[in-house]
Amino acid sequence: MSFNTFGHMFRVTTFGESHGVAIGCVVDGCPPNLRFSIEEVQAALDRRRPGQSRFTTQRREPDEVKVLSGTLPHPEGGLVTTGTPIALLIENVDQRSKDYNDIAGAYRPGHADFTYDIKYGIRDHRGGGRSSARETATRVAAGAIAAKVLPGVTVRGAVVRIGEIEIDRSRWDWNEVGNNPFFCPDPDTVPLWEAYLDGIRKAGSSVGAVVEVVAENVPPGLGAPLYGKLDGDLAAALMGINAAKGVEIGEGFNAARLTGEANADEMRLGNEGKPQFLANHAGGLLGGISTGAPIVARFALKPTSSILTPRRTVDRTGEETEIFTKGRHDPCVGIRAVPVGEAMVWCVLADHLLRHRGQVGESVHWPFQH
Ligand SMILES: C=C(O[C@@H]1CC(C(=O)O)=C[C@@H](OP(=O)(O)O)[C@H]1O)C(=O)O
Repeated sequence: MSFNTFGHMFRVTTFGESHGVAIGCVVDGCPPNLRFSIEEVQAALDRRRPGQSRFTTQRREPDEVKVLSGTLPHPEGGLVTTGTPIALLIENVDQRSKDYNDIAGAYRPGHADFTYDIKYGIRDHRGGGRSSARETATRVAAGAIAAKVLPGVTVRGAVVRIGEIEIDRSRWDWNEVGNNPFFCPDPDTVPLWEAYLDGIRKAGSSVGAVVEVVAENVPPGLGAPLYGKLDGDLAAALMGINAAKGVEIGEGFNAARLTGEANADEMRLGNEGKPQFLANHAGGLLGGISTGAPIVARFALKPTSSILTPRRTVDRTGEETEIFTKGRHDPCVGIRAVPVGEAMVWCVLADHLLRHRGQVGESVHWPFQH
């Protein structure tokens, strides 16, 4: 059995394998009368698309999206949602499955090959099947629709670490993120990553990364404690991205090193008489509920497990052997995970906004009324 749907009110079901005919998703529960354009969905997909620099896979996929259902043409242009399931389809056009013939019967160390085999007794070895990063394109398409549920909200991501090299946060500039092939917010780190990743790439190796996603202008009050906490759902969504191995919110694991004083986000009354936080160690979430401060989430991605260096492994017949992977692989799959992380955050926020609307009475109960 497998599970391919996430969300409660805003639900996304994805399908497809890296080397199958197509990948896609069905977005169900999207409210009616939201306007969007195919170009907007395509623009989101284009940020994740493979083959755009020497630092990502050289597989050539146009990732051209088709909207099959759930919309009507809007009289003033673009599309409008009808409240019925929105099916989005992306064809696979550049599969090279023979690259995987040699590893069909053995397990890439660090890859899901082994667990898919022990769970299902059968696996699509071509490009990793459904455990491939290719599946993440469908999430990006869904995220572009989810964004329409949240007007006024901004969700932006950046790579903050590649392997041993971390950015200098004092130089963080969101405008730089689109100016380099790494989604890097620190211009001075770009040449360091270039040289570092060229070395990794030429060695046929790979390296991990950390991606940070920041959501601003998120309405306070989203999240459904105790088992529908917003941070819990964000963590599950980000951890559900193929290759993700860790998630943290706000200070995250660093909170364990702080004192209560250092971690306290002190409060004052803001301009409109509403409470305002003087810091954001909490990453915009307290008790699993959004505070209105920016939501800050980070997730770590492992190094791509398909590498050219031979590794010791076992095969399906129970023999010990060695394995290396041909094919066109990302030296750092974390780079293209930025739009994917953003999309997952959009989907979770859309889901929680719709869930919050189910609450009777005032949507937020401000403690102070001036
Ligand atoms: C095609 C994409 O990424 C792929 C992710 C991937 C993997 O094993 O994760 C392996 C490579 O593909 P192939 O199976 O053809 O060797 C990447 O190109 C994509 O993200 O669109």
